[in-house]
Amino acid sequence: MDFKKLILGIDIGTSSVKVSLLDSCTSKSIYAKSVPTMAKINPSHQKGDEQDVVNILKAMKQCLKSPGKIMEKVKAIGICGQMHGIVFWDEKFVLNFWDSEFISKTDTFVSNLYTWQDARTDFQFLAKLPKPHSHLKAYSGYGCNTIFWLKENQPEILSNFNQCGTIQDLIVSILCNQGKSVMSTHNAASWGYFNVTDCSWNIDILTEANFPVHLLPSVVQPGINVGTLYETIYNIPKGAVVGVALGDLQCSVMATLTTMTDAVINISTSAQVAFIAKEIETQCDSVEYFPYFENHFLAVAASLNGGNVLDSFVRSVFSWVSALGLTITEDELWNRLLHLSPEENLTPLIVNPLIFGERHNPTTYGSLINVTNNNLTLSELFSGFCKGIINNLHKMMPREMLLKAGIQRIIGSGSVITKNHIIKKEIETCYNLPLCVTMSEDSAFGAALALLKNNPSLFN
Ligand SMILES: Nc1ncnc2c1ncn2[C@@H]1O[C@H](COP(=O)(O)OP(=O)(O)O)[C@@H](O)[C@H]1O
Ligand SMILES: O=C(CO)[C@@H](O)[C@H](O)[C@H](O)[C@H](O)COP(=O)(O)O
Repeated sequence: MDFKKLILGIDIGTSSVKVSLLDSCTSKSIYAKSVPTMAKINPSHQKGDEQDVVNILKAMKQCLKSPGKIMEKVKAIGICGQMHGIVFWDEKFVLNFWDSEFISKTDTFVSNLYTWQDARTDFQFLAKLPKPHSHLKAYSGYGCNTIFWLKENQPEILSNFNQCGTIQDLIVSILCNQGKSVMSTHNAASWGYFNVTDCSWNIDILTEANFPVHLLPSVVQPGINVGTLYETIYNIPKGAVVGVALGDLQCSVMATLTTMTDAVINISTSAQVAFIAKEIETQCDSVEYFPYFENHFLAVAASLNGGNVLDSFVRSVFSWVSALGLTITEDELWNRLLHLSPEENLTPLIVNPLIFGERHNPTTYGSLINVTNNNLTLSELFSGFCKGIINNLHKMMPREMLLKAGIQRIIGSGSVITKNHIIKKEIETCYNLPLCVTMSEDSAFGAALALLKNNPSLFN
């Protein structure tokens, strides 16, 4: 088929990088690829969660390489990724990135990525920080709080680098070869200390607290184009338009939602249930209102316990199997668990899966309830974790809240929903609303679609 103008969408997820190619004439995805980043590294703090930026960039390069010649048709690039996290870099890192000899020296010019799962800013530390002037609270793993912690505990990180942003902001800088970091309101709001109403950082509050405000990126509205591709890479022509990086949450909704009466449940490493709202409401601790597009908000219950919980369970089983001197690959183990026959137990095992705590309740962890002499089986445990993830989401944003907002249907997205029948069934049971699962449309597709919607003239 002869595609005239394509848009490349890139999503820098917590576990994998995904790309999608969107045909601007049909708004359909014509190509998708996902590559695991394998970027998790031993953090410098016991409660930390850090990723190796070079590994993430390598996974992105692998994704960009695979479509081949068709990339010549790419006219624009939309990027999104994991929110809340922060990476520091020196302008030299971006400006010299395309010089192959420079790559081997990158460590000195870029920090690790401190992710949204980083919990070093614990309860006691957060209690010492000033209250943000924003309808959004600032939790552990949020960029500004991580800066507060580093200022007190590892100030050299702040003095070694002169730019910072989310990982997706760094990638925009690299593609455009622009030294200065620019971020969208999606990502700024995810760092804390950002007032969405007047689109500004809480400069006064932060300055008063000796926060290094000079590091904060400038902020623009989602949909703004911040530059063009610096040189032809992987067949994508130099000059392709590059949009400001967006949040993966907003892009997963953009990719899947067709009407205001739909809600989205997205489960990948994390898990969220969200719907589009015209106004902010603040009665419920577990629901937040993040900026969406065109003055709308996303009401979202963002759980820290999604696919990462299943991942931890699989790793535990894997280590028990190895400890017993047996062998199985992780992929095989996943495959077996996802295909175990369901069990009917008179007293079913109930798994509360909060192994990572929750932002609104950071010190409560998981538990097993109703353990009997016949329900401690692999099948009951795995399905208990799967059901527990959905029950927890439902506690954070119950069916009644969706009905009150006029929601009539749930769209399920993210690799963990598409692969897992127990999770699909539990969403239907808990929410008792029609569920429509999308197989391929994900945040990378949403990033490309957002770019198309915001730049119709580019594709006429
Ligand atoms: N081999 C596998 N088979 C099925 N599911 C897997 C496998 N490996 C990881 N997962 C699940 O996929 C999740 C990551 O999904 P992914 O879409 O790559 O995440 P992200 O968008 O956060 O980068 C993991 O947390 C885990 O629950
Ligand atoms: O944490 C929130 C919102 O507060 C999430 O909804 C948001 O999508 C974050 O980017 C995720 O935590 C990371 O996404 P993913 O890698 O799990 O897909």
